[in-house]
Amino acid sequence: MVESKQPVSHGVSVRNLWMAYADAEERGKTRVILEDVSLDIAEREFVCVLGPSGCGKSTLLRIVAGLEKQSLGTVETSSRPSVVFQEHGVFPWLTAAENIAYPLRLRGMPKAERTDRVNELLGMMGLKDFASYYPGQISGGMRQRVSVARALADDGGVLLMDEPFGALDEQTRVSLQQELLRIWEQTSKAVMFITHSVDEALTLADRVLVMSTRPGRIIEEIKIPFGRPRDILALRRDPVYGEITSRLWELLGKHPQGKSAS
Ligand SMILES: Nc1ncnc2c1ncn2[C@@H]1O[C@H](COP(=O)(O)OP(=O)(O)OP(=O)(O)O)[C@@H](O)[C@H]1O
Repeated sequence: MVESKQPVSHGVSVRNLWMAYADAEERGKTRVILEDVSLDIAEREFVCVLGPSGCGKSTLLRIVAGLEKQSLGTVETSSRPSVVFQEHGVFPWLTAAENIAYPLRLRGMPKAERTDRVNELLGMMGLKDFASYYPGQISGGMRQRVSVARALADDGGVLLMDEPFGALDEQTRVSLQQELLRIWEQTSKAVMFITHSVDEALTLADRVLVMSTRPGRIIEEIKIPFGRPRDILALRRDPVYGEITSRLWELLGKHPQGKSAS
């Protein structure tokens, strides 16, 4: 085993990462989930990891987050990453404002400063009127807003997101993507965003890393040439958008066992 967490001056650096689990069907055997994965994410860079279901995207994210230990390889991050999951990412016993304040309290930020920062984030995420609501009293889209706001409140330079908008309806998803980009553009965070949606990857990313089915490997890296801020409608009319979409589908199509990307 190689030591997992070491600081890099910025962003994320993964080198020759392998992950194997004990095989549930054959005792004594292991199953390789991630095979020799290497990637870098620079400060201010937004990288989407795109791949079919079960290819190991979440496993990769959990390892980078320090929530799981890899079998082999190294992971370095410039700071302790903040993580947004698809669901269950907020504390149900805390209000929206208290959830967002949580990382600030952990950091020991004084109360007055904390209140200002929380109010600012509530405003940015359109949650001002819901500050004192508990997660059970607000919609799924609003809960994800709280989860994203909490991750953004964390001052660290690395943000990891595991299909954070996957469970939302299309309209809410598109609006949260736009809000995330707007806020992220004002920070210098390195973002690793897991998705199985081609459109989502093209809307958000500076670079897309495409993974194969199990064992998950990075089979292609595609730079997304669109500037920022991005206008979703203009983007979809751009012939280059169509070309990259076809290329990504082609890559995903080589792996028919995966669930279809959208
Ligand atoms: N703790 C574990 N023990 C054994 N196998 C595991 C464990 N965690 C994940 N796996 C297996 O690793 C593989 C990859 O799972 P993972 O959740 O990383 O895929 P994914 O690409 O994120 O899938 P999805 O897009 O469906 O969320 C799956 O076959 C899963 O069953």
